[in-house]
Amino acid sequence: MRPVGSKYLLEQPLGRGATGTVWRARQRETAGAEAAVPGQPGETVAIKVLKEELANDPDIVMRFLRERSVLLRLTHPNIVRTRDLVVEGDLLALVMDLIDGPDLHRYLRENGPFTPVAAALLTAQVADALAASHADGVVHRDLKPANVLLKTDADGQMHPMLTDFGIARLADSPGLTRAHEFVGTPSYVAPESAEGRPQTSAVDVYGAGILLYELVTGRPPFAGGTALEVLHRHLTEEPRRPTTVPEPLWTVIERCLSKEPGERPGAESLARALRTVAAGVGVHSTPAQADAAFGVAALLTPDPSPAPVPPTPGAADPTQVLPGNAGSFDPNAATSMMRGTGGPAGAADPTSVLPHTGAAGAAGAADPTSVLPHTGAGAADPTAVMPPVPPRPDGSPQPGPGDPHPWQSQLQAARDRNEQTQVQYLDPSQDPLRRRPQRQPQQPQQQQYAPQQHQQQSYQQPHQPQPYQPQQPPPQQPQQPPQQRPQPRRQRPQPQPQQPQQQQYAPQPYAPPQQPQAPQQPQQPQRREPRPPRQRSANPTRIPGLGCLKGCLVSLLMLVVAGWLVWELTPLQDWVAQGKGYWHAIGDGISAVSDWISEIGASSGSGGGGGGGQ
Ligand SMILES: Nc1ncnc2c1ncn2[C@@H]1O[C@H](COP(=O)(O)OP(=O)(O)OP(=O)(O)O)[C@@H](O)[C@H]1O
Repeated sequence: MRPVGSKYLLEQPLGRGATGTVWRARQRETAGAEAAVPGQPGETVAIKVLKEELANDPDIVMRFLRERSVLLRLTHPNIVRTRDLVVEGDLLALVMDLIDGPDLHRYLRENGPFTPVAAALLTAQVADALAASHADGVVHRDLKPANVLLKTDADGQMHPMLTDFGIARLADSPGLTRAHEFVGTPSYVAPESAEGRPQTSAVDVYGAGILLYELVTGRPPFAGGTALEVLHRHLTEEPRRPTTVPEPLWTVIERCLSKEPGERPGAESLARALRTVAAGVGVHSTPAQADAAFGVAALLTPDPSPAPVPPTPGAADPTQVLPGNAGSFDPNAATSMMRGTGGPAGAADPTSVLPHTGAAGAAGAADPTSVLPHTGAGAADPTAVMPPVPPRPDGSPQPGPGDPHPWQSQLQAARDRNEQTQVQYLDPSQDPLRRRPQRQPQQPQQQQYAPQQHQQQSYQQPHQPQPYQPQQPPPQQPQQPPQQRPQPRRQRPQPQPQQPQQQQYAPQPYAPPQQPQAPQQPQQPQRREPRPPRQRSANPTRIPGLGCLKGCLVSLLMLVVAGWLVWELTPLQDWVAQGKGYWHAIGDGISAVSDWISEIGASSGSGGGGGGGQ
């Protein structure tokens, strides 16, 4: 157990964030008069021990002491009370009330989303805490589920307790820039913070909107992908209403997430609106309550005098780097933070830190509001989520205020690449998805072409054996290698009018591959190659005269059958039994037939004469 000052004893770590580690601790003796809460010996508290790099920075220590009064006076039923601040040697610690409950991030992960009513009521209490702190001129700037602890009171009710107030104010000290770090949490950063614009208490309302969205859906609206992508979505994307969110609640979320800070409600009106919504969307709501909920937009009034985030002396001006930023630079901007930009930005990201890449230290102070690395020497660049921009080889200056910023250019390049992928024309004869490659009997002449063809042609060759015969090269063949060569990745697709077969396919990029193409493409049959003759036998060995032998056998079989029929169906058997010769039997047969005919004639003549006599 490690002592903190003379009054506290660290017992067990509760968790670790980007700015420090929180410990369960015990009070050894009553704190002095400088503490907001003296406490009693034996009492359990929570102590956040700030990271050594913060504690070693004189700027931060000074700020820590200056903020003491602000931190210690913040008292509200939904704010974790800061009881004491300890500065001792290389140790900087905040002594807080211990909250015996999970934080909201963990709770969400373990229990899933809240119902709309519960989410609205919980966020209303968070908004109460924000309203109180804003009234006191304190902006949290790092509102996220991990900073909301859930305290269960005696009657089993859960209350959200907002913590980490003031940490943002410490973290965005110019001292941090010396540590080559920025602060921010991508999924919860307000657009103005990400852009380095001036910030007010409206950033907390934006954070409350994200939190509310996450409570009802289980995830923040702009999450997934890299930190850069998440930030870009905050700036450009409108959130979509999930089907599970009732319309009045969505009205509130949408207003909180306005890109324009002035259109967001004040924290106080937000709390009121959320309670109205909770009353009106529940199963026991009266018609009047439901009507009030549907009219919630009228309650969402902006804060007439939002608390400004005070500037930090010595910070750089991001407006020098970010085009269109005419306002004054506020170095106290966001507290957010990510570790690097390569990995996906998760909702649970701690208040992490982006490494600086430019010579920010030389500038004296960078923009702590920035979630992005610096791009140039000297000026802090809040837009730089992208890797640093190296000095130009030709020595030309870095982009000026009117130029697109490097990360914008890189985004555009990424878009271009995607665009190219989407519209790239592809000759169906080369499309491996449309035509499966077949094994081809050895065609020595193809080998002459193989080294010259692009890999895609390996799918084409089996289906077009003839064009590769050296004696008869197809007329279009010389044109194909240029179009089949891999295009440079950043190059936009070029129209190729001299290749009619590509144009044919351009209007039908989404045609199902199995659809017959011939009717729409009259030239297609010309390109189709004759199929190899089918082999009826699995044994391809040919026996000379085998066809003739087969004919003989069939004829023989027919003769046998015919003989058998004659034997069975004619009096031949009798004749043979009587020992008659062939001609004799024929003569007998003829005489038998003539007798039979004359008999018939006689009987018909006598019958007719008898009739005439009567
Ligand atoms: N007063 C407290 N009582 C009990 N537990 C606490 C208290 N304050 C913080 N914790 C716990 O300590 C853990 C770390 O807190 P911390 O504020 O350092 O983390 P974080 O908010 O995730 O990170 P950061 O704020 O640096 O981005 C949290 O998971 C939280 O549950």
